[in-house]
Amino acid sequence: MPDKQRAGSGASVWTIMRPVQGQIRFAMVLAGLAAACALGALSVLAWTVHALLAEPGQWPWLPLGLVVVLTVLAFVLRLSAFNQSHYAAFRLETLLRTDLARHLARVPLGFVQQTGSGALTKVVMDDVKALHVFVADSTPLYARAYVSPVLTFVLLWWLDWRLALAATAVLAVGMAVVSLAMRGSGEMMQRYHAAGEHVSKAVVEYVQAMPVVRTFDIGTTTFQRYQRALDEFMEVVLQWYRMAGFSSRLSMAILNPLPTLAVLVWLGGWLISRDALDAATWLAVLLVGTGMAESLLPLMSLKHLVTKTQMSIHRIQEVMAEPELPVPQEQQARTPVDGSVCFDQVDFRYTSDGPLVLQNASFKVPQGSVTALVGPSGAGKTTVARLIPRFWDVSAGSIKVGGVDVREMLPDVLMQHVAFVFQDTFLFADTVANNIRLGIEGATMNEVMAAASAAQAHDFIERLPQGYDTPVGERGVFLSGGQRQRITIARAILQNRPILVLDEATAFADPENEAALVAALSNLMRGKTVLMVAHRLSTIRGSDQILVFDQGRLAERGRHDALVAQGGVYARLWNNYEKAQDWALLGEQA
Ligand SMILES: Nc1ncnc2c1ncn2[C@@H]1O[C@H](COP(=O)(O)OP(=O)(O)OP(=O)(O)O)[C@@H](O)[C@H]1O
Repeated sequence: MPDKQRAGSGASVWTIMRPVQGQIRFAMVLAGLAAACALGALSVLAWTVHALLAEPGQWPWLPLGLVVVLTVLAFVLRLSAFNQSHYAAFRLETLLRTDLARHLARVPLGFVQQTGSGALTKVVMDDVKALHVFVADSTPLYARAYVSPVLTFVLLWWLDWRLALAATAVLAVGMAVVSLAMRGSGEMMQRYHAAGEHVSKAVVEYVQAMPVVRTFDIGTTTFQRYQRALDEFMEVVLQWYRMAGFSSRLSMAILNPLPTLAVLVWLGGWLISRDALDAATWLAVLLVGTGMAESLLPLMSLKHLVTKTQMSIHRIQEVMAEPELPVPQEQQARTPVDGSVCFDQVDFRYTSDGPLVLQNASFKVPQGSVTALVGPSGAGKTTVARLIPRFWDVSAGSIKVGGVDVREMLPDVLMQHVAFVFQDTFLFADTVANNIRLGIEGATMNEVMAAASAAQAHDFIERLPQGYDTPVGERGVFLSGGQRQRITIARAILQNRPILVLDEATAFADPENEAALVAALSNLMRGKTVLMVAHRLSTIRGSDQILVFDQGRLAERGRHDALVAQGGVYARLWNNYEKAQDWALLGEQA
């Protein structure tokens, strides 16, 4: 955690709770009152004993009744405090999750993609949960840990200032020793949590990469990384345990009632022997004063909890601090006038200090035409495709859809005009039909089926156990890559948006699937403005325009034949492609 964060962290715990501050304060007041009542019960108990001693045959009904009332009140107040803090925690949890979800819907999609779903899920689920636990359980304890010792001290002072000072002195020495023993524990806690995170990341990587791991490196490299993270964690845990164990045993030894009791007994006895104290006051001091040490103990465990919660808050705030994509005012927003796409002197870098990934890219895709983006790996093709839906905003220049800068239209208007079919298809844990009609809730079953037929998906969907009502995704049926792709194509066909951005699928091993996919794509592309990132050059020979990217620059543009004749980058790519086809053929003949 950066120093800046650590310095301001005390404040940040309370800042993030601002929406439920009132309720938390109320819970803390109730907890403080509960502590006061508990203390009051002890004082009245002393009074009761005193009255009993003064008149042994008489039951002091009034003080006895008061003890019962105060004890019950303390109990009820403490319960209500926890009730309130739990309500506040649930409200805060819901508010934070809603805010995070809303914010994630407005930050650049690129941030979501780059951060990764695992890390974002952890923030939205685990870190918000950690905050819930803190608010629910710790805020009332906080109030008690501060109110009890202070009130006890005031009461003791009122009873006898000498004994009050003696009890406080014992505690002050105890606290000083404990603080000395706990020096550096904050840093140790941070190391402990950092090592814990390291292990969870290594586990996620190990599990997620299992198919690759088992095929390529027999698991050794990734496993070693996992093992190293575990060893490091173990080392930190042992160190932390030794340190925390020692300091917690020490605080229990010192902050327990016995040392205070011993001092109060000795000093009280001595004062009584000199007639400087009466027995009833001494008794009251003994009853009240011994609890003072114990009431400080929660402060120690709360310190650990605060450190842990601060780390969660830091991660939540990091996500919330990601700037949202600027969106125009509704009155000033504009609407595309046709289905064209235009890049005007676009520069783009992923990070403010990173290299230019696109430089001065200018091109126009007229309505209803097909444009293919080709170029060597890393040339910037996918980046061009992802800038259109504003995964990120350009660093310089502009991108126009239908003659309007994408930054000047409302996000849903942009979405209504552009459909995307990317390689990493995502299906929701819902039925096949609902996956197809995603975003168009009103679509009838006939429309869904027509879209599926055009996407060459109808036949295999019909063969699924419950046809269109078969659940897919998590705990649903397993679909092949080609089948999943065709479902997303059916979705795009149903959406019927004028502009289509395609990241062409890399070869699917099964030729039958590939033929179906090509047919599905050509149905999807009919009549649309198409921008297609092409990996297999065979599919783009008929394109109206081929844009050849090389190292972030638009190196060549034109139709297939002209580009081949030109003898430049495209001609080289084409030659290589043809050679590869020949090798494949030779391989098949052998
Ligand atoms: N999220 C990212 N953050 C930083 N740099 C990135 C990111 N994505 C891509 N790049 C870089 O931008 C450059 C262009 O990448 P891009 O994916 O657009 O190339 P491409 O032409 O689509 O490549 P391929 O054909 O291999 O998919 C590359 O140098 C790549 O390393």
